Amino acid sequence: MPRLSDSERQELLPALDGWAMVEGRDAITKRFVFEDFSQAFGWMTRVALAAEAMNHHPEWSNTYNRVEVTLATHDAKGLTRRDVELAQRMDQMAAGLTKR
Ligand SMILES: C[C@H](O)[C@H](O)[C@H]1CNC2=NC(N)=NC(=O)C2=N1
Repeated sequence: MPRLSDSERQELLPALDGWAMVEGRDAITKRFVFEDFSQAFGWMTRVALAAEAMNHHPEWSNTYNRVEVTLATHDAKGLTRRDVELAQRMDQMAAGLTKR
C-alpha cells in the first residue's frame, strides 16, 4: 500500500473530522472524549474488533474517559488510505458517544 500522494492528502485529510497531523511524523491523531470509562472502553473494544478485521491497528492510549489515537501505516512508514478508512470507521463508531 503506497503512502498518500500530495493530491490525495489535500482531498482526504481536511475531510476528516477533528484529526490533525502529528508533529514531526507522517501520522494523524485525534483525542476522543466520552462520558465515562465504560463508554470509552466499550468503544475501544468495538474498534479493536473492526481494526483486527481490517488488519490495520491503531496506536492508542486510554485515561478514564479519554482515548488518544494515532494512525499510521507502519509497513509504509506513513499515511495510506487504510489510515483514512480506519479514522472514518472510528468516527462512525463514536457518533453520538463523544462529549467534545
Ligand atoms: C503482518 C501484519 O499484516 C502487518 O503487520 C499489519 C498489521 N497491522 C498494521 N497496522 C498498522 N497501523 N500498520 C501496519 O503497517 C500494519 N501492518
